[in-house]
Amino acid sequence: MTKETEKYAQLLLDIQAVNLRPDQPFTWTSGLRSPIYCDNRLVISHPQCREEIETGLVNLIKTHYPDVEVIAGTATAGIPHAAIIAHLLDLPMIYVRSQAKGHGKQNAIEGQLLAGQKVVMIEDLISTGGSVIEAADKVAQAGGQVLGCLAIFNYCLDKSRQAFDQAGYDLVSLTNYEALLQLVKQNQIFSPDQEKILAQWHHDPELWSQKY
Ligand SMILES: O=P(O)(O)OC[C@H]1O[C@H](OP(=O)(O)OP(=O)(O)O)[C@H](O)[C@@H]1O
Ligand SMILES: O=C(O)c1cc(=O)[nH]c(=O)[nH]1
Repeated sequence: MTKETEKYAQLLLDIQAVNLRPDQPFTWTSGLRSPIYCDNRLVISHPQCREEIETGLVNLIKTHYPDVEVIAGTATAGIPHAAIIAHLLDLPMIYVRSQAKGHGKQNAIEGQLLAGQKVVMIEDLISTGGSVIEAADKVAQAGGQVLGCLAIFNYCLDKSRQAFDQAGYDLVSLTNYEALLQLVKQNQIFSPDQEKILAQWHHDPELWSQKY
């Protein structure tokens, strides 16, 4: 855990984005069942937290992807962050739908993407990585050059590591599960039993999921 990852994990705790419900697990978009759910959609409702997060994301882009030409939001939760970042960097923005529209222009990508443009994907959170990888694939198929993916929070599951390795996309995040867990322990936010459940879950989320 670094000072930076700790700072952003604390911000998510401060706005109560982190929910723990071991007795009534959450169902994730991947279908996995989980005792934890981090609702980063709340960030947009808290101006001070929002400003710190968007500034952090902009700084990561300047460090890791200085050549970026287009900021791409992943629908839906990545879109507001992509919009703010694109505005702060004075860059074009696009967003990628999880499914192409069934009417109108039937677009999967909204906004203008020119062939060869260098794109950074913005996602609010990485669980399995499936959503942002699928969106990045759509951008690549449309002729964009994906420099990498940027997220606020990453659970750092083996499954997502393997998925990013296989897809060949770079991934950078502001904060992650390790930093969050460290703060939770330090501040005794959850009970020892709850911490144990989290440890079991993170060790093998698929096995944990099958049991519930
Ligand atoms: O890494 P993954 O396994 O793909 O999971 C993470 C994705 O799940 C959530 O989106 P959700 O599907 O709930 O839709 P939303 O963005 O429209 O809220 C989240 O915002 C990420 O996009
Ligand atoms: O995988 C998901 O669907 C997911 C997990 C999580 O913690 N937060 C979220 O918004 N989505």
